[in-house]
Amino acid sequence: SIVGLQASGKTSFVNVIGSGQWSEEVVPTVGFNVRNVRKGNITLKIWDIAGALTRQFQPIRSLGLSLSTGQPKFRSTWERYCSGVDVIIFIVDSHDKEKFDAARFELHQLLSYQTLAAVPLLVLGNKNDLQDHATVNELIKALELDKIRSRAVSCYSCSMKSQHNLDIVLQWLTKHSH
Ligand SMILES: Nc1nc2c(ncn2[C@@H]2O[C@H](COP(=O)(O)OP(=O)(O)OP(=O)(O)O)[C@@H](O)[C@H]2O)c(=O)[nH]1
Ligand SMILES: [Mg+2]
Repeated sequence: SIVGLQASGKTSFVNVIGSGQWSEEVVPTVGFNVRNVRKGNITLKIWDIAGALTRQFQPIRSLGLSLSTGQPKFRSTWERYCSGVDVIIFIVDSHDKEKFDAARFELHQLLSYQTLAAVPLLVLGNKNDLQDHATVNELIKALELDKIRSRAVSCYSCSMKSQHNLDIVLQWLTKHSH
């Protein structure tokens, strides 16, 4: 599952690794899209979630789920799309530093769900083709990635536009897929 704030580049990521298609004009995702991407002998089933869903909380009751799961009364939409996945990819626009606080809040909120305990996390600092983007070390600090325990965490700086580092991202995904 790929999550992250609006316009961080989630759909661009799926487009680029799926078909090598880079475009400046990507429509903001509504809800989510599922796409199967075949790479070598593995097929990645990717859930591309709308960043705009970040703050839409739905009462568990309205989802027809049990209230006795020990979950908070409200459950984030991201969490629903992340439970049961092999890996969570969190994409952040490394050029949009004003949104780092919001990104950190949403990330740690998501990781606090028991249902997602131990799911490996890949953080991508996207848009490194833009000047003054944050480095990996700056992202680790801004997103407090060093405070994350009990799960594999990796962070790469990349660009969907230039396709920089997408090879190591794919290697990471291949390694963590079942
Ligand atoms: N310069 C630059 N622009 C990028 C890059 N990746 C994505 N963009 C642009 O950022 C904008 C948002 O990209 P999307 O892929 O739609 O972002 P998203 O995270 O899917 O957004 P939502 O679906 O609204 O949550 C688009 O205009 C993209 O062209 C990148 O690596 N570099
Ligand atoms: Mg999108």
